[in-house]
Amino acid sequence: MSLIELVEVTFRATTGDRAMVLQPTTLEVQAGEQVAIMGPSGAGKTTLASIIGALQPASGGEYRFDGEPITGHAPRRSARFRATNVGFVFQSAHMIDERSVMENVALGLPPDRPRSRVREQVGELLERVGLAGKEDQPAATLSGGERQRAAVARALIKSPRLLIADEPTGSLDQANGAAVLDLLFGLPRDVTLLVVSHDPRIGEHASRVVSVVDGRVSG
Ligand SMILES: Nc1ncnc2c1ncn2[C@@H]1O[C@H](COP(=O)(O)OP(=O)(O)OP(=O)(O)O)[C@@H](O)[C@H]1O
Repeated sequence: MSLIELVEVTFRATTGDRAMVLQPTTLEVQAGEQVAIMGPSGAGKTTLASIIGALQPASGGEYRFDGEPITGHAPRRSARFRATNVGFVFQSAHMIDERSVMENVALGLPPDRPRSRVREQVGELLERVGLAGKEDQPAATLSGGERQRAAVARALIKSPRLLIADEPTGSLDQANGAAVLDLLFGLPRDVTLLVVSHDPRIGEHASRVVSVVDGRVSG
């Protein structure tokens, strides 16, 4: 069974002319795939990713995650779905500057998860993202590349089944961007990966490229 299954999913603009932002989209993603979502600016990449991440509901069609229907969930149910299953990384790391790196990473844990091993878990994740020993530093002291790697750790702490990264290298220079891509695409395959980008380097890492052009999804 596919982890992600979209059947004729659409998205209409919620303002103005209610134009079709996402044309009917049928897409399956298997667990463990590492998918790059590529296409020009304004094509609908973020819209597609945000429907898959249940950040916003589709206007039509059906979305199933691991066989469970996601379409039509009330906002609180979508929030629970996200908290349990989906880690997010955005263009900006969204760290709370005055809090420690450890506190920032621990914020990724859903409220109902046990906190007994948090320090140990954060330590392990920081090591994995190349930030070992930085637990107690304020996030403000991290460089741009380090902040984004801490954001990856924060997204991973709940052991999500799906990690969605939307333009994760968009604010980084070449070297730091390459390091973040290596980190994401080097993750164990128990995390299914969707990375939105118009950075052509990303196609070299991904196991599959999905293209979005003018709201039409292919691949
Ligand atoms: N809720 C909405 N209401 C109106 N228009 C919307 C809505 N959501 C997205 N759009 C429009 O749909 C188009 C696609 O947006 P989207 O953010 O998905 O593109 P993108 O491919 O991620 O672009 P970029 O690479 O520039 O981030 C844009 O023109 C955007 O303004």
